[in-house]
Amino acid sequence: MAGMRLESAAYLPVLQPMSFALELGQVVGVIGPNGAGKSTLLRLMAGLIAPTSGQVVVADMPITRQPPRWRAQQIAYLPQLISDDIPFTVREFVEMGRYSRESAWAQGTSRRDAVMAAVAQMGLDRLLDAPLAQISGGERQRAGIARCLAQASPIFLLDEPIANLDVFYQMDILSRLRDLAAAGRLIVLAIHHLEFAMRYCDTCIVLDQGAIAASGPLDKVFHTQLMQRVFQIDARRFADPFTGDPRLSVLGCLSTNAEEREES
Ligand SMILES: Nc1ncnc2c1ncn2[C@@H]1O[C@H](COP(=O)(O)OP(=O)(O)OP(=O)(O)O)[C@@H](O)[C@H]1O
Repeated sequence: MAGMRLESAAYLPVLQPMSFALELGQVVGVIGPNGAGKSTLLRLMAGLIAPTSGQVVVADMPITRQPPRWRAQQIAYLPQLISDDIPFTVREFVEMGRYSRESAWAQGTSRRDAVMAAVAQMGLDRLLDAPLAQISGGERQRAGIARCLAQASPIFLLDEPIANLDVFYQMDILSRLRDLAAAGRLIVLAIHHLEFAMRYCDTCIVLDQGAIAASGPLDKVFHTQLMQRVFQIDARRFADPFTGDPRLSVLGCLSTNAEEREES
């Protein structure tokens, strides 16, 4: 299987037609201001919404014509928010990731092993039998990532996977996602943290008002003019004094207030 491609795929009026191909074995960041269309793009790529024109192709198949089970075998999707009124424990929720691979009633060791490994990687062992309603927002988010890990699909589409996490888990999870990419998976994540996007992604897609403003390697994306135009921030790249790696310093906002930013 050779990753995923969009062929003039649009979801009007939110997303303009866009085409790109993403190979397995990389971490791709989707960045852009609030309302730019990041979540909509991920939902389109996951086959949760159908394009109004064009198509999303995985393994040479247009995904909206495939059954949900096939899509789940190809793609693990993490939504932006996991509701706190889902009446399941962490274990039951993570087990759902296995349903595309085995019957919901199967009780084999492969399911138990996959669930336990995923839960351990997310540091949730002690919360295994806790109801999702009684754990914190960050713990629930880690449970959602554990479910994706248990699902073991070659493509992960993650909508702001680090949004509610403390800095340890932000870096821990981004490192694990890098390891998954190194092992041959395609990881696509929406992310607001530009510094971490630059640090952990191989390439980025920059969305602005439902269209791709830039995409490709990090030096093509994280440059001062694009940051000004898309985010209305004054951002400069610099070499980390400790490691020498490229970093981003956000010096300030260009718009004096949010209303001005909305109008521009
Ligand atoms: N179901 C929908 N119908 C119509 N418009 C929608 C729908 N869902 C989202 N939108 C609009 O589409 C635009 C993009 O929304 P989306 O949630 O994809 O943005 P985003 O980049 O993920 O934003 P954020 O960073 O705030 O999460 C927004 O203007 C939003 O109001």
